[in-house]
Amino acid sequence: MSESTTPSPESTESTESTESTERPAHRSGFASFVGRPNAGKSTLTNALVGAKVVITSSKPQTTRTVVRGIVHRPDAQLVLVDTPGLHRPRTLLGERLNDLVKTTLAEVDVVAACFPANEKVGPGDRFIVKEMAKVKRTTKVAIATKTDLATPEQVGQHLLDIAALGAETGVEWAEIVPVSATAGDQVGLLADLLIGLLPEGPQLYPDGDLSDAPEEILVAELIREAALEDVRDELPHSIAVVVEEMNLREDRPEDKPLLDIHANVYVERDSQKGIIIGHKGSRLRKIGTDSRKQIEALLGTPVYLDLHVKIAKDWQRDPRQLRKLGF
Ligand SMILES: Nc1nc2c(ncn2[C@@H]2O[C@H](COP(=O)(O)OP(=O)(O)OP(=O)(O)O)[C@@H](O)[C@H]2O)c(=O)[nH]1
Repeated sequence: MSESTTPSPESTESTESTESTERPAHRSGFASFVGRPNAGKSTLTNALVGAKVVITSSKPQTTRTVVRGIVHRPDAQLVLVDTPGLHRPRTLLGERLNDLVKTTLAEVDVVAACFPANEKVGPGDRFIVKEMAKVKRTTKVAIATKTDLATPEQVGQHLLDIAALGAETGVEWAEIVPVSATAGDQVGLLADLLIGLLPEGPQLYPDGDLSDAPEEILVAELIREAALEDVRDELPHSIAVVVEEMNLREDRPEDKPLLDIHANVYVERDSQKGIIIGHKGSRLRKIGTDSRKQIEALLGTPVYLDLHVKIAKDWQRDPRQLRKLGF
């Protein structure tokens, strides 16, 4: 239409100013999910990012590494910092995890607390929200997760309970949002709301980046996930995985690459080693097969996975071992 009108300096200016008010400014920033173990933080991160970047497991507290997922929009970039489950510290590892969580909360733009809709708001949630109240600057959002597991009435009551918990602890919720990450309900809306709370800012990561965690860490997490799926309930907190080496094998034809990965699975005691290895090595083989498939899907390369089980005595309580294992 502007082509048919006679351009004048005034009309050019007015076109520009109309455009700049219509096009929203680019926003960017960091958000972190907190919530008790198993609240659905990792699953929600994956649903928002649209890819499997953070491991999830039906066993609590599997997230030990701060891995970021990145939501890309033409007008925004939302960087999700996944934190370990905030909980009362029992071991040195627990204390380190909690320090990590608190540092993360003070550095991000938005903290979103996850409260599973299929469980009542309880003391664990109160503890977390009280910790959030200490971090003044950061915007706080409440998310009722797993709404597919509750009736509409239960979800309604849950939202009221979350509002009441905010009032009781002095936390002002900028939003209270019900979502189901697995059903995909309200996930897009949540992304919009979180992005709306970010400051104006430039793109922080190149287009298409989903996560900036080193591949070795993602690979170690996938192996840990496979191991957790396969051991008795009392073992999960005693397992750590370190990728020692990851190299493309030499002398392979270009269209048939093979990635050699050597990783150690650390347990705390001899008896646990036996459990992980299983009868005639059967469990370790299954952990290897399961995690190899996941790693191949993640990296897009055939993988040769060499797994060893080692004992790092009481690693959860030993600062030197914790450092060695990457905590
Ligand atoms: N039905 C249903 N299940 C969900 C939903 N979100 C998560 N889950 C399940 O809940 C369990 C825990 O989810 P995670 O995402 O690993 O929870 P988390 O809060 O990251 O757990 P930690 O790493 O222990 O802190 C898994 O079995 C998920 O499949 C949901 O929206 N609906």
